[in-house]
Amino acid sequence: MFTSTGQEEIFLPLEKGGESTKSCPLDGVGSMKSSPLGSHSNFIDGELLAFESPESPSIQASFTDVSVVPEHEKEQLEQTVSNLEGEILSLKQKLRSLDEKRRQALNKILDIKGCIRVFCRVRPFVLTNKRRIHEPISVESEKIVVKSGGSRKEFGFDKVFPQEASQEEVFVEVEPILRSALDGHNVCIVAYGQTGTGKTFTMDGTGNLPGVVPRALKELFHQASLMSATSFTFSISMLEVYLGNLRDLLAPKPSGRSYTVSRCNLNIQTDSKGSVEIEGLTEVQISNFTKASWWYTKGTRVRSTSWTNVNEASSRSHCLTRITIYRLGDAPGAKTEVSKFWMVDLGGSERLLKTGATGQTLDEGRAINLSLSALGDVIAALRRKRGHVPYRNSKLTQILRDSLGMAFLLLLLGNSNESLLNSENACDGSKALMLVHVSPYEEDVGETTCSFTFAKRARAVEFNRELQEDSKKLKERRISELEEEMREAEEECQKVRNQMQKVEFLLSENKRRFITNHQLLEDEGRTPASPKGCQKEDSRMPQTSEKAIKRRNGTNFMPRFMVSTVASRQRKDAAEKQIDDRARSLRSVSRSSMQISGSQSLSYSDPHFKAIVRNPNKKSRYGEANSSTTENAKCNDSDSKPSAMPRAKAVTSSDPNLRATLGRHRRRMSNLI
Ligand SMILES: Nc1ncnc2c1ncn2[C@@H]1O[C@H](COP(=O)(O)OP(=O)(O)OP(=O)(O)O)[C@@H](O)[C@H]1O
Repeated sequence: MFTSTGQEEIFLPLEKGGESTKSCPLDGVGSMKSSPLGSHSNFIDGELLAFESPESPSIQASFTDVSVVPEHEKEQLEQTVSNLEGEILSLKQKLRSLDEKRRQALNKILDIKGCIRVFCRVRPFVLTNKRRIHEPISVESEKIVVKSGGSRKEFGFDKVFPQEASQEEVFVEVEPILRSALDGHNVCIVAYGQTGTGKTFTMDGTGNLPGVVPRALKELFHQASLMSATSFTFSISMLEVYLGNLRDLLAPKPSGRSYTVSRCNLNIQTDSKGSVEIEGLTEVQISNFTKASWWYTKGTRVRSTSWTNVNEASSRSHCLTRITIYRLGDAPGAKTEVSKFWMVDLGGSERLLKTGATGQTLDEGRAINLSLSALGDVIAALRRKRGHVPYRNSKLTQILRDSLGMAFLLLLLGNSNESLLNSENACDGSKALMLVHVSPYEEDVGETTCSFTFAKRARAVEFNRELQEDSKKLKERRISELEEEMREAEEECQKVRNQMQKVEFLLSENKRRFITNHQLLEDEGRTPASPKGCQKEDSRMPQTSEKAIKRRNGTNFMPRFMVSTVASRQRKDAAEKQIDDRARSLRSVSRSSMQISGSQSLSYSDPHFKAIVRNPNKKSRYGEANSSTTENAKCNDSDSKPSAMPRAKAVTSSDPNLRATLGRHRRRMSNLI
């Protein structure tokens, strides 16, 4: 697997001309130092110099080391790159499985907690002329008791936020559903409640006290940056349901100069799978939190608000913010998953007499109430498992059909409480969170009771919400187990990400070195294309390098073409053997004619020959060192003057010149023996 992918990756930068190699090829041998990052990495002096700047004078220095790239080092480097790439692949695999483990644990937690969760937030008292004599509601962590006119009613919630609850506390509870959106589920957060109870405050917040939407936007980008195995793209769309029509809050003005509301009426399309799309809705890609909040602020400014008796800036519409999440994992053949994350600030339910609305504001109030009651009807139909769910009665319910509606629907497809605790994917789909807002005032107790009844209906869509004590404990234990699993998986993920960063750094270092060496090998065969200024040097590269290296390294330096090769060593061994044989035969048949063949010219003045003749069995004194000397001599000879005869040619005693030489040898040798 590595070979194919590895090679592609390795050679890709070469095609680019490599900013690094473009300047000048580098030394593969230079002095190697251990990298401070670990044993895998070595730094090459020349390489470091050359990467400083392509124009720097140091390039020439590194350029001179070019011609020496030991083969074993190249292989070692190749092996290191291969190992590191393999390590990255296995780390990625590990990251994917840990992420999957975390996703599953989170999904199970949300399933056990409920695909539709209903929270309640009680707004604080503020200085108004409303009476604060009796507080009609008393708050417990998951329960609210409403006392009014001698009656007492209890309403259960998944979580109750008392008056003093901060924006942060609310967001902490919202966060898991947001992560679920990042994991690929359709998610919907809806703020519901009487007018003036703090829906916009919870969702939008203020400059100092940002609400759910700005916090969610920030968290989305933060979480996405941590999930390195997956790449995310986000886009934002905003619309309002105003007087029963849809308005695109981010639509550009026809002139294209600024973005203001295009008072158009958008159409809703539902495909065969039940997926909802809004025709022509502006979708702006957001690459970071700053851009996201800029667009969000733009949209909210355009939203319709008016003054009423109850709220100075009452929202006269339902505002829907949609974040579309495009998610692409790094698994081979992975496809982009798309999920929708809706954040909805509903218009407040209102008693029209109380708000004192007239004219347009009255119509707006009526429209809001109508669509809220359509939402109530949808929930009621889902609860009663009716075949027909009246989504089409309002634009609001049509839009939320595949988010809010699907969450309800999935629950209705037969998940008993038991299966919620045990199954892997009890509700593998949409999650919905309803934040019900109520007023603490006694005179609002009627609306408060209405809101609670609405919330109860929504909550009752989930089966067996009111659990027995032992089932509750079982559920809590399972949730804490899963939370522990999730925490462990996250910690492991972090460790793997850290490890991967280190390995990726080492890989890039080694790849760079490999590419440099690869370039060097290529340079042996052809002159590389050089940037301006290096062109002249390049064409003369071998000579220049050789001279410079000789200058720098003195006599010990041996250019590559002078280093013995396997073939030359074999020739040398064969020649030595022949010389041995000849010497033996010279001693035994001293005066007979002789025939010398091989690549060595034979001269009695040659110390090698003398030694062999004196001691034919002892050859080690001239062993290795001598071989290179012979090679050197041969090279020098060939460099200085062309050889008188081809080396392979047999020298026989029939050659008159040689006969004379051999005759002299024989005479001298007979004197010696
Ligand atoms: N928890 C809170 N803490 C402090 N101030 C709050 C809180 N909730 C609401 N408020 C304040 O109460 C006022 C009304 O709140 P907001 O506009 O959010 O109500 P709303 O439910 O959105 O009303 P409408 O349905 O009419 O739009 C605002 O001035 C808001 O700042």
